Amino acid sequence: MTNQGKCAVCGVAASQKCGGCRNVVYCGKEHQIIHWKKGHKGECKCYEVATNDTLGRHLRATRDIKKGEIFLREKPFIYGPKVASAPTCLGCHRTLQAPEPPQTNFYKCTRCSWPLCGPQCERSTHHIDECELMTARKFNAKIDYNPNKEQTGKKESAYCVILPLRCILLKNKNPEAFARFSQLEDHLNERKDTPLYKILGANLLTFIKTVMGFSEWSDEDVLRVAARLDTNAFEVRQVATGQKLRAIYPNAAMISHDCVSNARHTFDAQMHILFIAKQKIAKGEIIATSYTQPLKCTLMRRQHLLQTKCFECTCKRCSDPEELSTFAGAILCSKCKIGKIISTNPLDNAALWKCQLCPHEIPAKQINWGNGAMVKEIESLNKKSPRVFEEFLHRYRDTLHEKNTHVLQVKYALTQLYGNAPGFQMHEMNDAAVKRKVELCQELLDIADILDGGFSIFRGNLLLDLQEALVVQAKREFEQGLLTKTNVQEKLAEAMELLKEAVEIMKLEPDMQEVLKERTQQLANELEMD
Ligand SMILES: C[S@@+](CC[C@H](N)C(=O)[O-])C[C@H]1O[C@@H](n2cnc3c(N)ncnc32)[C@H](O)[C@@H]1O
Repeated sequence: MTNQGKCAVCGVAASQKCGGCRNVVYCGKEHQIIHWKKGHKGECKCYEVATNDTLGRHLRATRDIKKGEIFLREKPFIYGPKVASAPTCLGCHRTLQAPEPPQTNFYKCTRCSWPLCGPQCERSTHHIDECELMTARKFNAKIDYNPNKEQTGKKESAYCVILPLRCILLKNKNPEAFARFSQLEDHLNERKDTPLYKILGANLLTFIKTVMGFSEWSDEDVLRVAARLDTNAFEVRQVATGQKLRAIYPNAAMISHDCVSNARHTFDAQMHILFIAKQKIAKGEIIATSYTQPLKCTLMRRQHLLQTKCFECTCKRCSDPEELSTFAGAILCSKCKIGKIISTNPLDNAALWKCQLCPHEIPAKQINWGNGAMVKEIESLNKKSPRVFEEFLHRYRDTLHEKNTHVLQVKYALTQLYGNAPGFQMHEMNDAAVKRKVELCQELLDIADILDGGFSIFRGNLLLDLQEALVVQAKREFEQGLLTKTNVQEKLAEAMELLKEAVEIMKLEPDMQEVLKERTQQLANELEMD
């Protein structure tokens, strides 16, 4: 620990705090650089790993973290294709393109036959060790170009062995890294009897133990590698290619879940994970992200978390039958017509559901079935037609609470459809449709403030949509003589404020930069116009 108030290098009285951890001070830039190189780089963090009975290991803030601040940046420890993946180059991890005639198949590695971009990827550091082993074991991959499959985006399950193999190879290649990987939680006991692990058992065990020759590895240890990946890996969308991969980030893997999270992540072009504070996180507070979707109701979130991450969430939102007054799980009572039916114990997925006003009860099984049916129905809706989404809301207006999860999902879809769907581009929409878009965005922003507030992507998208609709609305109302020039300028300035906030929230999202730039330019032009 360095003396507060004294330069960490020379010990003279100093006040320039390190911007990262704010834990040490320097007399000047030079000594800050020296200290960084001497090892502060490894210890400069604004969080620590803590442990408790509910969460296991988790991260806690060691100083106040500002809203919007990037507080963790980490490079991937190991990565590879997802369990089922479209044909992917194992050297550079790009999705493989259709072969150019006269070729009829993908370029194949001359040694192990896995499809690659070309000869330049054969010696990639990612591929070389697995290639050498597969070649020595005379294994030949059999993934061929199939125009029908590529057109339908069909995934190959053969890729499920690659990332586990890369982890297993670490044991000899880099024992220290393997030891670090082995410290991650796995939940193998909970996973091993699931149908997925039964299939994995058949495929992965045969590949690793028999085909690759790791016969000294026990079945448990091989499956534990897969289980560690399932518990801790992040899905990464590569910025340059859009390709989705799986990667382990050991520090980020310590971040626990909360259904109302104070942090979220994104990735940069070098595949670093960046964690951003969605809200101010006070010193000592648990840093939490969401492993599931905030718009899902408690029953659906808890089932999803149990299935994928093997724990029963008991957070504040999950413990509240009213879901922080949003009633995201509630349905309307068919008996008294005015009460809301909610769970009698949200921490027990099998608990009875009851009307808040009359004695009407519904078993959890039926609520579950209803949720499943709604999800299927929404999936089947024509994604290009706002009308069918509005019809859904109308159809269930007496069944689902106005903030029920399915209603929220459909309303969110409508905010995206109005302004983008064929026949519903902003300039094509009538005034009523523009007004509807404004109202939906405002309603969902209120929900976001409770369930997914601050610097969330959900809020960023809603702010962008809202500002776009407000600009169109203001211009039309001015043209119709409903607004004075001053009024319209005020409205445009209001839209600019929303846009500025969206830009701040989305500034690290590479896909959004063009749209944000365009919108800002457009709105600045409107504001300048007389
Ligand atoms: C990515 S790991 C997080 C680090 C982990 N706690 C550890 O000690 O290695 C995910 C696991 O952490 C635990 N976890 C995270 N958030 C939790 C929560 N809100 N309630 C209970 N367990 C949680 C679960 O066991 C989950 O499968």
